[in-house]
Amino acid sequence: MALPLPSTPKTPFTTPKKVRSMRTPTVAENSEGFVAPTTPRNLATPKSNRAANTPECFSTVTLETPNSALKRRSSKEKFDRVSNLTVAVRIRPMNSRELACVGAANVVKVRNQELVIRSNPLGNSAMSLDHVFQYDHIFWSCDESDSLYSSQEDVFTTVGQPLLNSAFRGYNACLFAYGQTGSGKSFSMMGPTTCDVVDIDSEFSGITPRFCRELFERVSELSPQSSVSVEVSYFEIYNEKIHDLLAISNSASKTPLKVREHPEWGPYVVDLSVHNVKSYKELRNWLLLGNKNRATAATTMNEKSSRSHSIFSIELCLTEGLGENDSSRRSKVSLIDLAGSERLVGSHNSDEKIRQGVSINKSLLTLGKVISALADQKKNQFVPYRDSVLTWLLKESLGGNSLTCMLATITPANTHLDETLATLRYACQARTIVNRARINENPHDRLIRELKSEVQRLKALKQDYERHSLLNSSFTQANVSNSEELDELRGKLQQAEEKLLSAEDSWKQRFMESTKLQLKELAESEKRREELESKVRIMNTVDTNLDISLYKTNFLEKLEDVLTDESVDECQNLDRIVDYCYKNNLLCTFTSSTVTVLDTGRRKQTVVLLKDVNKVNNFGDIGEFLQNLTWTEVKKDSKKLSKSEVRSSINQIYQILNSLQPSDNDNNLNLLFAKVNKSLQAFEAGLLHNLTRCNSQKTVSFNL
Ligand SMILES: Nc1ncnc2c1ncn2[C@@H]1O[C@H](COP(=O)(O)OP(=O)(O)OP(=O)(O)O)[C@@H](O)[C@H]1O
Repeated sequence: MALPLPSTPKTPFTTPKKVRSMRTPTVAENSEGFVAPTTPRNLATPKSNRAANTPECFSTVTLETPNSALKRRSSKEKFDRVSNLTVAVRIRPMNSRELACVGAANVVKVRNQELVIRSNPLGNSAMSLDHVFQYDHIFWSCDESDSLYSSQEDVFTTVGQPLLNSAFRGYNACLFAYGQTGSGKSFSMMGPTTCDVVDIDSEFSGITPRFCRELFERVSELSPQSSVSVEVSYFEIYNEKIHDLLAISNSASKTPLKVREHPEWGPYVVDLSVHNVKSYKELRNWLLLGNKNRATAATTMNEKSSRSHSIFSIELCLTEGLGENDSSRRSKVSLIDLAGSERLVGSHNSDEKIRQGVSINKSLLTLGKVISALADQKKNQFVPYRDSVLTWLLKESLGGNSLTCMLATITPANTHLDETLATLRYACQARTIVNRARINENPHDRLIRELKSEVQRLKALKQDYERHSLLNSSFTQANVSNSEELDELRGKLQQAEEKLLSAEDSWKQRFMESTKLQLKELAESEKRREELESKVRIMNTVDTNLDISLYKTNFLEKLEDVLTDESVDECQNLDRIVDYCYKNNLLCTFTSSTVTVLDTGRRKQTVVLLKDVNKVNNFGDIGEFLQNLTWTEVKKDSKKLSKSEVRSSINQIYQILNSLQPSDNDNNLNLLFAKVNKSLQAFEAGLLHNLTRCNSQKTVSFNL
């Protein structure tokens, strides 16, 4: 369980700092010179006492200065909470591979409120260096038997629960795990993996399932009048492409998605599937599906798991009770498992990496640049959020409207010392980022909440003056001479009343402005809805009218109908007509009810009903019967087409269909439909010709 936070130290910290160890081992020290941590779990470093000094040993690490962080809070009024990124570090146990290395040693220890890394650059133990780092929380998870061991539950209670509390109050929240491959990010965020299945149900389940479980526990405790909506989405970013892990259709899960930015709500993934969930059971199913999709994709591409970022998001909309003080709040929580950070080390020797043909994770590199830019205290420093998909999507979580926590994961093994130091420096830098979070609520609700508190304040002020005034009036009766003081009090009371009145006016004005703003937003969203509806209409038209495969299927079905129609077979005289036509160089086609005979030489045709054909008795002359029918001129457009002409018509149709864009407006579509129709007519004429020519063998072959 989490221990109480240590009291605020008096001396400023230096993070990290270099200490040349004098090697005076204590009794409890082990063979590597390291003692078991004696510091309480979940150590907290009070932010107001953070390091002000630039570290001596790592010139590349820029540390925050608390004063400048305070300076950046000048626009406090607009924000409900201005706070630094919370940074926690978790140390996992050494694995069998690390233990099997020659000279394997644990180089991490926790001392007081600090994380100490002992490096031995020259291989001389007497010359070892202690690198000291400080964070908001340190989780020692190396040895379960250790009394200071931090379990999955401890980690969730310390870093997950505060974010859940914040989400219920209407703040956006974000928790991301950062660290080298195999350092325990997925274990901490989701749970252990056995045979490609992530365990989200046992005591080892990670922050995400615990967060979701507790979210619904809290929802069940809300008053019956409350209304709650929970929506989840889950996607991964691999090679700068976004894939929906909860897409229901197969094609949707394969299509990479795009990022757009909403002026108010910030960046979002377009067309990402979002699922409304009513219980933890439902949510759990989505989580399992997403994890399964991620695992499946990972096995098809070996390295993928360590190089993709997965983002699980929960959107919570909450209206508690129906009382007049209740308002609606909305919050978005992102729980992120980042790619293995050792790729980032490549940033220092990127040429070499490129030479080796290793593609460096752009999102992770940009994350480094974004953190550096945010940590840099210079004003108007450009922050390259848009340089990568991940940082663009994390824009609000890094320096924006969100309460954010970074969980850095490390291994204590000396074999990974460089990676571990890189992670810790990175985490140190992230600690300097200041976020400005707002309660996400309806502007009307916010205004009403603010106004009510202002009214309370002014009422209290007025009452205060009235009380004073009363006291003074009784005093005045006794001391009439003190009229000057009485006048002064009356003046103050009048001023308070005037202030109250003018405040009321300004509230009314603000209320009007807010209403206007809302109406404007409503109109904009209505316009957007119409645009979307029109797009959907066009897409539907494209689906029903222009799907060539559908057309082909219909067409072939019709063709088959004609060739296999049972009623055609039932017509006894049909074979005699076909025979007659064949011998006399006439063309004939038939449907289930009619026969059309075409005399191409005379350009004339006749149509006869099958039931009439059947009236001709077995001995009647079929030729005479046909010649006695009414023959009409053949229309010009039923001209014969060669096979290549037919093919060319088909090609035209394909080309037209391929040129279609979802953004085509109705006029464009009509034009394209007209072209398609024309080509189809030509195609039909050709088909008619070919069908007629071949029907004596009852086969039609078309090379579509
Ligand atoms: N705190 C811990 N306690 C016990 N085992 C752990 C702990 N953290 C990680 N492990 C184990 O270490 C191994 C690697 O952990 P995990 O898969 O979480 O690493 P990762 O950082 O997510 O790696 P990748 O970047 O490749 O996805 C797993 O077998 C996991 O069970």
